[in-house]
Amino acid sequence: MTELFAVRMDVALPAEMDPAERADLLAREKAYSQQWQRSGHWRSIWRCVGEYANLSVFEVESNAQLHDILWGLPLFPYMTMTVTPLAVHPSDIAAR
Ligand SMILES: O=C(O)C[C@H]1C=CC(=O)O1
Repeated sequence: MTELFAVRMDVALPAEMDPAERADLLAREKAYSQQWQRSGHWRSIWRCVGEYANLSVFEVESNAQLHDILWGLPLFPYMTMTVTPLAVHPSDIAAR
């Protein structure tokens, strides 16, 4: 049994961050995110237009697994997260 969550991640990197450190951080973030996307647990990621933020959907075994995935993000110290548990909508024609 798995559960779905929508997670909005707002990123705020310090303006004074060293460019090389920033590039390394973003490269590690991308690799980590893509690893979880390949696993099937990070089902989708969308850029929020005009914002340094994304809206992602996760399919996980437990709250604890989602917490561990989010906590492990290299950008975690620079992000504010909003987590919304999802349930099947009664009007969804593709209800799973
Ligand atoms: O750019 C972002 O939205 C932040 C972050 C989340 C995953 C990733 O690859 O980058």
